[in-house]
Amino acid sequence: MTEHFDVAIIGSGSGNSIADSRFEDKKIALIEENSTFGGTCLNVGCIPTKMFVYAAEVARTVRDSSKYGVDAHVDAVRWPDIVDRVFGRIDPISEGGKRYRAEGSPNLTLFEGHARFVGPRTIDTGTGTVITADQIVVAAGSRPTVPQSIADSGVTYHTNSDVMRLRELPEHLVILGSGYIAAEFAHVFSALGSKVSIVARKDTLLRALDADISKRFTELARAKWDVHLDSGETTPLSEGGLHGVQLADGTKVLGDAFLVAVGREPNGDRLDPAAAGIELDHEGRIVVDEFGRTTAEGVFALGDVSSPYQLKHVANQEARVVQYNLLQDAWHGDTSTLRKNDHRFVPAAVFTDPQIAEVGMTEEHARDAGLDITVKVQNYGDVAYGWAMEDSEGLCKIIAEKGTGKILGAHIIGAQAPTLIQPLIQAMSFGLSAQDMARGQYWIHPGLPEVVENALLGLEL
Ligand SMILES: Cc1cc2nc3c(=O)[nH]c(=O)nc-3n(C[C@H](O)[C@H](O)[C@H](O)COP(=O)(O)OP(=O)(O)OC[C@H]3O[C@@H](n4cnc5c(N)ncnc54)[C@H](O)[C@@H]3O)c2cc1C
Repeated sequence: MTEHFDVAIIGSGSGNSIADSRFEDKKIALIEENSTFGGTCLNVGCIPTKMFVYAAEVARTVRDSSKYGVDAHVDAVRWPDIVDRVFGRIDPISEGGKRYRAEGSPNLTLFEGHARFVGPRTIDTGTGTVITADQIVVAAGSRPTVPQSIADSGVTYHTNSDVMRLRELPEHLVILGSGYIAAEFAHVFSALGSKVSIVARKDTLLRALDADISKRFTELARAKWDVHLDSGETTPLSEGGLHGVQLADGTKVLGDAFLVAVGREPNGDRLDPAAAGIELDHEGRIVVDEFGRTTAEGVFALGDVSSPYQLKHVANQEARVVQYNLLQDAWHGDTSTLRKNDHRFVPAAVFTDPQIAEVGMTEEHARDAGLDITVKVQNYGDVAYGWAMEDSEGLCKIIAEKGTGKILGAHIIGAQAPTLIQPLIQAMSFGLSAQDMARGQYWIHPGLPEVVENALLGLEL
């Protein structure tokens, strides 16, 4: 059977937000292959992880309380109750979203199958129906990378897709990987009571971040977790009911649970994109222009399937751009009527311990770009609220252009980092200089944002 639509959307994550009231007069197809509706962020990504992180923060705060003269004790961690709290909130949202799309959206048909292109603007929905559409949005996201050696090994492993649904808290979790997903799960499981081992191929964790931040984080991680850096080639291993890896030097790192968190790869390759003339780049991402258009006329892409950022706030912003452009004459009209993606100041946060946030250039990137820069590192421990918190770990690093005071990058590790960075994102987005930002407004005293104020004031412009 073949059916024609005005717009077809592949993926119910960020793609699901596109068909709003502006599309009521359009005939829409939404194709989702996963029985769980709503995509990565809602079901196995940002939202559940942060709900676990919050529980972990509570446990950690209680454990740390004696340094403030308060003796408290974590009596028990009821892991099954934590899991139930998280998914008791999330699963109904996912199910409700699916019900709304299946039954409550008269102009939308939900196809529950695996989509793949079989020709220009033609999709086999995997449900027995082939559809054609005037315009198509590919919002098919990404999946956890699992090295073939692990997939083929027979070793029991988890990814972010299932580790949050374990029925019991592992005694010892081995994590392969050193990016933000590894760092967040290390914090969650460790604070809730598991022993955590991390196996990292390189000499620092969170290597993509500014060197001062990744170095500080690696030092702190080594003090509380069993961290194996420079692992060399690892071999998956199961022994005595335990799972993990053997390092190049022969060391066995095994636990009762093994999490693979070595990255995520875009799902474009699973869509037969060539059949529709959609190009992928050398890393497997769908190639898009600034308007979100792919190389195939009528086909847009957004989010993890095309974006190197792999962040939900980027996918959301790109979805808004594509949503707008779908309603213009995006393929033959004047492109000045179209909206563009703006990736100039994309922030990122890692909800580990301590929290981390960044926006803009690292110091290394700024120097490599030949910019004349000034850098200030301000410790939390040197502002009043940092004293209140007994904080000897946190720091805020700001990189600005000498002379103009243009803020080029900001990097924070410490409590509330994702909140503290927000005014810096604003300043950079709206072109405020370091001087304007520091002295053009009040800073509440003695709030933690004084760490940002002092970093700005400390820049030698
Ligand atoms: C553990 C974890 C924590 C994260 N934390 C954060 C965070 O704190 N902040 C942040 O900004 N980002 C975070 N992210 C990243 C964020 O989840 C993603 O960037 C975001 O969900 C991408 O949205 P998307 O719409 O591109 O893809 P998705 O939400 O993945 O949606 C894609 C959908 O397409 C479906 N699909 C794929 N292929 C097909 C096909 N062929 N046919 C039919 N359906 C298909 C998939 O089943 C999926 O439902 C996290 C990710 C993970 C894994």
